[in-house]
Amino acid sequence: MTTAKPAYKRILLKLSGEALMGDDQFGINRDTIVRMVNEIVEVTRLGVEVAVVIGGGNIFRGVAGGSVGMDRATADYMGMLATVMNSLALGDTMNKAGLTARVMSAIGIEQVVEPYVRPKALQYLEEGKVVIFAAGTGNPFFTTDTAAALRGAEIGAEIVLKATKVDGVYTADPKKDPTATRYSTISFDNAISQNLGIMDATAFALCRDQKLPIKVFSIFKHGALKRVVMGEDEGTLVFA
Ligand SMILES: Nc1ncnc2c1ncn2[C@@H]1O[C@H](COP(=O)(O)OP(=O)(O)OP(=O)(O)O)[C@@H](O)[C@H]1O
Ligand SMILES: O=c1ccn([C@@H]2O[C@H](COP(=O)(O)O)[C@@H](O)[C@H]2O)c(=O)[nH]1
Repeated sequence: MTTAKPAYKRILLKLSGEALMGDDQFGINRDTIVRMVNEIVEVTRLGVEVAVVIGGGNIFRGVAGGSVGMDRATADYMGMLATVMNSLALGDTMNKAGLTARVMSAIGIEQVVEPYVRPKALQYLEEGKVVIFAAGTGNPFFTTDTAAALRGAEIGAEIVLKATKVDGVYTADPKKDPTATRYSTISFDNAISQNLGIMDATAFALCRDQKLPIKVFSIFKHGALKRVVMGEDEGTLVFA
């Protein structure tokens, strides 16, 4: 009897911050974060090395601050701090679920989390620890999708998995256009030229240049992460 093997040895998982709210209006819903972590536990049991970037949309986005008159860079630093909070909550939930998580921050806040040091992150992954990259890229005017692309390339991940609120990339935002249809695959060039809002163009361009594929799938669909990791048909593949 042959046992199916995972399609990837090392993945960069981008978790939606906004999805963390669950049915709440704001913040971190306990049942939701536990559910997300349980899905991650399943793929670590397959021997897959997992690095995570989590967004901050459940707490704060720089564009929101900017739109009400705040200095945009200051608002973006607040957004980055929001991702640190989500990362701490995620790490804590992972540790309670039996994983060993390490949170590394792109901005210096050593009393709270250790700084991002690439060789250290690689060492943790090789040791089977889950590494959570907090504070995005450490720079304003970027997003955590771009941080996922950047860290994914740096750690030699074979794929970036964007676990989000929709089940793939559509011809238009499916939350606004009910006639939108889902792609099973799409090239980076097409995604960029059609200005598809599922991810920002910087993240797409970085992954395209590094030949790092992206899989977009629903974080709300039970077992979807494992199916993606096993190479099964799920979500949308964005390829170079
Ligand atoms: N062409 C498209 N296909 C699919 N979704 C799209 C498209 N255009 C826009 N979207 C929207 O993009 C959203 C996902 O991206 P977004 O960056 O807002 O969320 P996230 O990454 O899940 O959250 P966070 O930034 O908090 O981590 C979807 O919920 C969907 O409504
Ligand atoms: O590299 C980065 C990453 C993020 N930010 C700010 O944080 C928020 C939250 O991230 P999302 O990707 O939107 O979930 C984002 O809106 C930015 O304000 C950043 O400045 N740099």
